Amino acid sequence: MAPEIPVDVFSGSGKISTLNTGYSKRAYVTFLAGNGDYVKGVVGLAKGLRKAKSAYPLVVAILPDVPEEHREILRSQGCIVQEIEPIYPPQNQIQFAMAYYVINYSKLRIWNFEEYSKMIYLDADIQVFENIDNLFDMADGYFYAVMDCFCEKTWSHSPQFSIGYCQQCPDKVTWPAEMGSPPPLYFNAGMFVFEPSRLTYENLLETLQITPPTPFAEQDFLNMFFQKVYKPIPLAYNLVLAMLWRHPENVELEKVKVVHYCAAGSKPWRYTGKEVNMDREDIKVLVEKWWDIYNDESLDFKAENPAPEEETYSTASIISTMPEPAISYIPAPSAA
Ligand SMILES: O=c1ccn([C@@H]2O[C@H](COP(=O)(O)OP(=O)(O)O)[C@@H](O)[C@H]2O)c(=O)[nH]1
Ligand SMILES: OC[C@H]1O[C@H](O[C@@H]2[C@@H](O)[C@H](O)[C@@H](O)[C@H](O)[C@@H]2O)[C@H](O)[C@@H](O)[C@H]1O
Ligand SMILES: [Mn+2]
Repeated sequence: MAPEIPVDVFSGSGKISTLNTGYSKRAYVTFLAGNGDYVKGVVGLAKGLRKAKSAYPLVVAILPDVPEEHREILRSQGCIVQEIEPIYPPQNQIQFAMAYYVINYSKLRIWNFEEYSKMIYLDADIQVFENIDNLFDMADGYFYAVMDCFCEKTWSHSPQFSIGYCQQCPDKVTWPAEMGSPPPLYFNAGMFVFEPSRLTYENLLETLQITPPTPFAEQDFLNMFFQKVYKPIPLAYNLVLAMLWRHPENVELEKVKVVHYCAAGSKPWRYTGKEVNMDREDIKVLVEKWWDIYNDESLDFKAENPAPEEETYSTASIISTMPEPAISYIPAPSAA
């Protein structure tokens, strides 16, 4: 009796598709807005994840203003391009730490990517130099991210900055009792592990509409929203570059897996070395490491390498090469 081959394992491409093991779907996700050069950041990230042999795809949540040419570049690098609608904060007079932060509220759309059970969000100015797939296995029900630093000028609006307090060194300047309790642990929103959920998504959007915007825009908002379920993860998973000169005692550069090029002047694709701290040797090395990946053509996406002839299956061909069975091959009746 000829071996019955469940015909449904053959995908349209004629290849045997990976059996859906039924594990819940996971993916990395980043955010892209505008027609500028952040698309280079996304290409670099896609290639970095490939080099780190990540088992999961990269979804790119794009605003409608991302041009078709950029969308094509991302698809050609194996990204899953998903257009989202912008989200704006309620009417406000706030002075965002950076004027363009207003577009970052649109990141909140990723909670609506319900086809995924767990995702890791990464800014486009982040590079993954070592595999971090293990983060997907952390317990559900929490929001995981790396603690931020309050020492850069971008924080000059904050009480922390005014008294020289930073959660990275809470004993250096203790929080004065007259200012109430110290601020809760605060994460950098350039990288986080989260679970998409319609309920959370709707809750986020409803809450946003009644929350006065603040200088760090969606980062502040996410810190407020997930305060009770936030769990800090090691700095190795999101090195905010300012840590190198603000808290070098907290950084073990050789253990860093993920680098976040968020310091002023550190975006690799715009790097000139002229801004403050940008002439540091460690910054130059990290920018060069980003370019090594970006320029490495061996890391470009290739549609599944065609298997050698004998391994390329199609329903018709496999039957034609099978020895004449004692009885004729009758495909199993469809279960449908
Ligand atoms: O013109 C822009 C500005 C920002 N971003 C996206 O928004 C994220 C947050 O902005 P940015 O990383 O510049 O903020 P930072 O981490 O430097 O404060 C970026 O990483 C991109 O994913 C974008 O796509 N286009
Ligand atoms: O929209 C607000 C942004 O706020 C954060 O960036 C800041 C923050 O990390 C500060 O602490 C640093 O001082 C600063 O350099 C850096 O740009 C996130 O990285 C980014 O994804 C986004 O949420
Ligand atoms: Mn960033």
